[in-house]
Amino acid sequence: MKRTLILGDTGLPKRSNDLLEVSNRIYDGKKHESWLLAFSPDQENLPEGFERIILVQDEGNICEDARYICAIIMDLHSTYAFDAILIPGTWIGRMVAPRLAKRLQVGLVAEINDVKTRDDALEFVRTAYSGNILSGIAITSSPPIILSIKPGIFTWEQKSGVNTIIQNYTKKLQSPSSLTCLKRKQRSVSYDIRDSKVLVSGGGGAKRAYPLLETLAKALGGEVSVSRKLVDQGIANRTIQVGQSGKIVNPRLYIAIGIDGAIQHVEGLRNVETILSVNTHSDAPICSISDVVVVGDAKIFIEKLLQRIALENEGTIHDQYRGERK
Ligand SMILES: Cc1cc2nc3c(=O)[nH]c(=O)nc-3n(C[C@H](O)[C@H](O)[C@H](O)COP(=O)(O)OP(=O)(O)OC[C@H]3O[C@@H](n4cnc5c(N)ncnc54)[C@H](O)[C@@H]3O)c2cc1C
Repeated sequence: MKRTLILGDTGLPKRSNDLLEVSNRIYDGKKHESWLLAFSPDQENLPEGFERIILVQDEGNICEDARYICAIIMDLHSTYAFDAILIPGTWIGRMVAPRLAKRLQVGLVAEINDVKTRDDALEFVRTAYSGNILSGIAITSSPPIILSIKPGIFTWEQKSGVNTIIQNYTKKLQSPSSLTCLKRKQRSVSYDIRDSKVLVSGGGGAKRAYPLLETLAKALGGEVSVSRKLVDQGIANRTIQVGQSGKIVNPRLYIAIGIDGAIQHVEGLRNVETILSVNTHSDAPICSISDVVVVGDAKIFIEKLLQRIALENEGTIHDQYRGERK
């Protein structure tokens, strides 16, 4: 039986099972097992759908040490010989995947966003040349297949219950890392935009209005995200950047304020139900993919909308979007 190991998403553990969809596509209906390597002492909130979860007690921030994670995966692989190892394309995953491929002397297909079958061979699709083309890559090396997967692309839909075996990983490996964690700093952004149902997103044209984005997001029951422009200018934190080098998001409502709509930004929008864009230029690329376009100034738009929300019966506007996804 084919066996896949999936490295858990430490930032958003409940999204770890999205990678089950990749495993299902690789084995295309053939019988296989998917195992999860999770760094969490919280047994109550473990993701579903895995045949086995290997639980590592995260003492001393192991889940943020790529070398340690690699050493654990290598150890598990020497016992269980996985056919595929799937790594989420998070900041830590991006450090783990190439290290692992090097140690196992196999190829790595990084940041895939699709799995296809062509002439009976598997093909992994990823973007190239700053998102301008899609390239299909076939793996010819012997197993395991190692892939890192762009977060937010695949969604797993539970079909039938799976009985999960929980196994504690108790081995104390000698630390392969020369790094020591001296102090842990609290993240300045407490939410993950991949989980947001309403995003108020600011770009280069919303610089002047940036402080108002949060007020609007709160009024609509959502969170703030940004384009890379505001991150590069040091105005916003990289953790809330949408796009190719940021995060892929799938809110029900995405309000793009002063965002031009470069391909690298739009690549971060998946399954968004409604896009509303506000731009001084009606020919900005974002307008052509928007459901509603407001031509005008970012700050004036936000101020007027906030006034309108204040006048509306509380909740009328955002209840429409806050409900659970269908
Ligand atoms: C390898 C690579 C990876 C990248 N990854 C990302 C990524 O992950 N995410 C990302 O966002 N970008 C990414 N970029 C950058 C991307 O190419 C664009 O440069 C960036 O998205 C532009 O941001 P912007 O649209 O906010 O700003 P701008 O290009 O400056 O556009 C500003 C927009 O606001 C409008 N505007 C101006 N003034 C106002 C106003 N007062 N009111 C309303 N509208 C106004 C303008 O008409 C314009 O449409 C990447 C680039 C490369 C090369």
